[in-house]
Amino acid sequence: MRSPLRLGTRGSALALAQSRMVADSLTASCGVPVELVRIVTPGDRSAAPVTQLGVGVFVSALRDALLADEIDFAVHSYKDLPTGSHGGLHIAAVPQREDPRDALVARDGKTLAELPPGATIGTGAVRRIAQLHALGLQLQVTPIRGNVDSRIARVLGPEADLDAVVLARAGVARLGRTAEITETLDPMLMLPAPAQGALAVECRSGDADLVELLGALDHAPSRAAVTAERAMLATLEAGCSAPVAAHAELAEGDDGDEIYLRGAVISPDGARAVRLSRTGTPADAAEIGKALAADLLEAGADTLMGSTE
Ligand SMILES: NCc1[nH]cc(CCC(=O)O)c1CC(=O)O
Repeated sequence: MRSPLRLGTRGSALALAQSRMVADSLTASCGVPVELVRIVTPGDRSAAPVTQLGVGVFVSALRDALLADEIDFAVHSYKDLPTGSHGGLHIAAVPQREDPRDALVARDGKTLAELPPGATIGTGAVRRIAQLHALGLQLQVTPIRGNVDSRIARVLGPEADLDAVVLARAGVARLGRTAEITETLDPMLMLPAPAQGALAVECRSGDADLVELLGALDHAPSRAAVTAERAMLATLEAGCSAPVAAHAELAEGDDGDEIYLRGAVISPDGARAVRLSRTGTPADAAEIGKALAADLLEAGADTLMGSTE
């Protein structure tokens, strides 16, 4: 039996929960012992807003540790990964995805429709802010940041200062707090971020034994869905900087599995949006994503950035 595999993880409650889940399923399926190695990232040390630190701050410290052979593998929230591939590293598994939808945590058990005009609603992502504005509910949308627990505390904690927050259902679920969700938002109202709810299990591409071992955790339908959503995002990034949302569903068709990909680009003020969809086979997931991005650009997605009030 090989010595314990070193799984690098951030110290946040969500990162630890995700890393432990993957470690446990690896031990259960392959009998391999795994030890968690805590990696402190510049993002954890800094008080600056994530937007000022740039994309992927939480990811790069883990990747540096992988390339320096300080750890053997890492578990990322897939939606936090930059779209470009990373030299020397390989995503060996996409485990079965959690519910990708966004969730509302509101005071007094309220749903979105039950919040009164003027109610304060907090969320971090420009994608969610834009879609909340697009609903025209006359809510006061407040940008917030921080980890999942501190965002829920803004509504339910002793010093609560907001009526509601919107966050990824998957993060709340992994922290065992689904009971506090007052509504899971329909993707027709709030289309999720590409790859939301999915994990990426990453190791060095040269570590062939480990690539194979970790491959046991891969869930093909989840990988296909994420591949379609991320291909759409990657293609759009070249042509458009407005908020992007995507959601792929797999269904059994007459001729085998079918993928149904929905995509949206929304102006930051929510005043304008382009929403389109495409279908195809899971084997063509990347092509479906690229084609949908081209459709969205064709329909004017690249012009949506300028329309703030
Ligand atoms: N941006 C932070 C982040 N990265 C992954 C998740 C949740 C878990 C997931 O989407 O897999 C969250 C929190 C949130 O968006 O509410």
